[in-house]
Amino acid sequence: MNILVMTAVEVERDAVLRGLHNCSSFHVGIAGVGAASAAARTATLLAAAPYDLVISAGIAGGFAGTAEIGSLVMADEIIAADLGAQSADGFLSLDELGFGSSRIQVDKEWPQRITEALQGAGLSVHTGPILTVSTVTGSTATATELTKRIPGAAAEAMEGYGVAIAAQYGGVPFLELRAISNPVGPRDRSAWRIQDALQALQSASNVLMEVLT
Ligand SMILES: O=C(O)c1cccc(C(=O)CC[C@H]2O[C@@H](n3cnc4c(=O)[nH]cnc43)[C@H](O)[C@@H]2O)c1
Repeated sequence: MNILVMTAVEVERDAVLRGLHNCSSFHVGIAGVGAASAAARTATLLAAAPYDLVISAGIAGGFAGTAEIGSLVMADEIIAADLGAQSADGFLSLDELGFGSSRIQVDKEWPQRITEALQGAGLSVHTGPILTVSTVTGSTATATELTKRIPGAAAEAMEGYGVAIAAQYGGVPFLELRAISNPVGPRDRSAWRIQDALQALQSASNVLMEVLT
């Protein structure tokens, strides 16, 4: 099995590579920050070599009470949460505008198997929707608006929807797995626990290697 893992930045890629122990079944690519760069770079790599599975992986913000710092979130749905239009009656998604869908369902089989293996390895993992945003949420009001609009939202990051769109167009199954570095809410950069999240990402990558090879 050939697996493409896309991380936004180098520190995430290095954490994934440490967990994978140079396993030759995996290629780890840099997506860049944001869905547009992630889609373009994922599509480029998919055009250059055949892959059986694409994984968007990295750190993320976790929604309070659902995904705590240092825990993992496996997406059952990837949602472009700010792709749409504002209106007097609130946010309108692509679906409501009639321009396709902001939501991409993830195939059930792999997430379930990987989640069970992560739990078996003693890691804390939650399954739920992972939001893709263009702007990191920085207030309680926006966090509350997102959880009202998207019940069950577990985490937010900036690349998953782009990676998933590229994989979908390429006909390749995809997953999103995130390690939580900070709470979604009022901006407090000093509260980000990036090292804890990178350690969780490394441990999770080791489990990915065991499950997928
Ligand atoms: O501190 C900042 O001003 C800032 C602005 C934009 C991005 C960052 C990052 O460090 C994000 C890098 C990377 O991490 C993911 N991430 C992590 N936490 C969150 C979050 O709460 N909301 C959205 N994305 C998050 C994201 O996928 C980025 O690629 C810092």
